[in-house]
Amino acid sequence: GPLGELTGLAVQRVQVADLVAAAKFGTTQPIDDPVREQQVLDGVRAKAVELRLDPESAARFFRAQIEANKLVQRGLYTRWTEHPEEVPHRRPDLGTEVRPILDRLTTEILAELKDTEQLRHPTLRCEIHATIAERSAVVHRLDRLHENALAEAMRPVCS
Ligand SMILES: O=C(O)C(=O)C[C@]1(C(=O)O)C=C[C@@H](O)C=C1
Repeated sequence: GPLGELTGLAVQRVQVADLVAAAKFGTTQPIDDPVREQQVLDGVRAKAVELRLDPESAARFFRAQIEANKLVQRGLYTRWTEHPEEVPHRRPDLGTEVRPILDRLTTEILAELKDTEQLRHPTLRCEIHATIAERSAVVHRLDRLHENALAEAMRPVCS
């Protein structure tokens, strides 16, 4: 449906949270990084203006993406603390490896926000398409943690 691509990108973003968690777990780098969040949101507002999207609405959507990302990170920290054998063996580098993936997704998500602008109003039509898109996201075989995070990420889609 019309929100399928946007939802697919939100799925990818909650999946990249696994890499973020793997980069930080067992280091002193905290899950919450307010400076980075501000950078992400400032970048989003600037690119939204270029795309002639409402910057505050775009920032609201990305605040939900960030909250969803942190839900996954916290869930994985709990899982890995209880089951140390599940801790990933390789620690990816946050700055050179993981954040560039998030930055690419930011660009792609903004383009999809623009492409779906006409649909994304607080209407039943939008809610129906959001529900359809979330239900077809099951092909990504998300576990409960990532499914809950996706629901959080998609909450502001029909703004
Ligand atoms: O880049 C990080 O360090 C992340 O944890 C990712 C992310 C995000 O979703 O963009 C989430 C939480 C942090 O507070 C900052 C950014």
